Amino acid sequence: MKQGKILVVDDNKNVLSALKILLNAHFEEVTLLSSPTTLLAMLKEKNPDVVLLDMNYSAGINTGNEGLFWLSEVKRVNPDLPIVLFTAYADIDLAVTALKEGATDFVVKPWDNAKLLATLQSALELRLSRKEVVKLKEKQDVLNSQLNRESDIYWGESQAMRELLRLVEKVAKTDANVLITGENGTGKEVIARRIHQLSPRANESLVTVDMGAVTETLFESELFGHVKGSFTDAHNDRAGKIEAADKGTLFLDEIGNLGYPLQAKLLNALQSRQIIRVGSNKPVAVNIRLICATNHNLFLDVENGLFREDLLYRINTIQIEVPPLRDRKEDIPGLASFFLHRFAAKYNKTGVKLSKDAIAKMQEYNWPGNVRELEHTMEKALILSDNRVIDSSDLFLRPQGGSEKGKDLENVTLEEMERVLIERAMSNYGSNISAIAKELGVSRPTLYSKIKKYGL
Ligand SMILES: Nc1ncnc2c1ncn2[C@@H]1O[C@H](COP(=O)(O)OP(=O)(O)OP(=O)(O)O)[C@@H](O)[C@H]1O
Repeated sequence: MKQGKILVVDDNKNVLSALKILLNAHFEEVTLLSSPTTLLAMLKEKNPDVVLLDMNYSAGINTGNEGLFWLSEVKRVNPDLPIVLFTAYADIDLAVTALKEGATDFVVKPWDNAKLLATLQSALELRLSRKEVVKLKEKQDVLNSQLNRESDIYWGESQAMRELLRLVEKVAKTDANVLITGENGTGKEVIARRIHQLSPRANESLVTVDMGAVTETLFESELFGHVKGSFTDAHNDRAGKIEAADKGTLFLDEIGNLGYPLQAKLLNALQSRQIIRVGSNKPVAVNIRLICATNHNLFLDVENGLFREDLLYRINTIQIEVPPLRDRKEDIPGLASFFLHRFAAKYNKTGVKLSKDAIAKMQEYNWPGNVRELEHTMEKALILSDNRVIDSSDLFLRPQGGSEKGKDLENVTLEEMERVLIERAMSNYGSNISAIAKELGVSRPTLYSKIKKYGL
């Protein structure tokens, strides 16, 4: 399939008609313009992917200044649009000036068809990859603006969280690599977003990659991007997440899940500060700030040969350990009422309060799912309670005798285990039945019948 829109600007009618035949055979759309005076209007109308621009338009003048002028005009209105210059003779100084001014490449007349096509094709590839980066950035920015609001965080009263906030504020100002560790649901991602928000890169993208969700085969393409045809499904050029994070922050969540062979590839990119798209041989320089998170003890993983020591030292310039909720019980009442207010607004149930007994029970509970579990507990209690005061019986906290987490498996029936697994998934995903079913590897109807069976 032909792709790419080319706009040709040249005052020589013979050149235009020759190019019309040649380029039409290779590109999706070709527009010809015999004078640059309407060039800017034409950019708006046709939205081309590449402009092929002649350097001289006035008879007898071949300084190339007109071409340079129109080059700067196009750059002014569309800085990302690749422009290939067409010069009547090989004037190296002029070509160098044009490249400095932002031209992508130049072709000398009389031209060689194959060379001209190759030059336009690589300018088109550049355009498509820039578009891809912009698209990825836009997507991330929407996500960031939804998730980045200061009011989405409750820092807490505990000494541990106050110290953590101070550390976050200090670290955010620097470009240091940060490793955030802690159990599931403690708020590692929330903290990564806050660091980005407080950093000098806040106006650039925060790009998140969940390493737990990236399969080994997709890893390289997801992170480094690929060029068209580099593997069966590579139908187009695609920028990777590292490129999309250029000038911004790259957040690698669940870094401990990254397979050993892939760790070397990541390390290499971090050390050289450049990436090479799969199937390409052109390195692309990237400027990123790296934040990683994990619930693993990576030092232990290093000892057991599961994680590369050199990668660990590259990513953990600063380590932030987020304590589990059971170790900062003073934060529980504040967090609970923070979530209660949030959900009260969402479900139109303002004025609902927590009883003293409910708060006491929450402080006794050990919160294996940490803040995420507390958040879902509040949501569920608010939805299910018909009263203005939420009591301890409305919380449906899991029984803790020996705690399901560490319960001796030999004394547990299959049904008990099933119930615990469903409950655990429910505390992670709240009322999102599809996500719970996916996590447990069962269909939605099966899950519904089990929820009914266990009265969950
Ligand atoms: N300090 C906090 N203030 C408000 N909400 C919080 C806070 N900490 C965590 N949460 C909420 O708890 C949930 C889990 O947080 P987050 O995803 O950041 O945890 P995590 O440690 O990255 O979890 P995982 O390891 O499972 O990916 C999210 O919905 C988040 O909004």
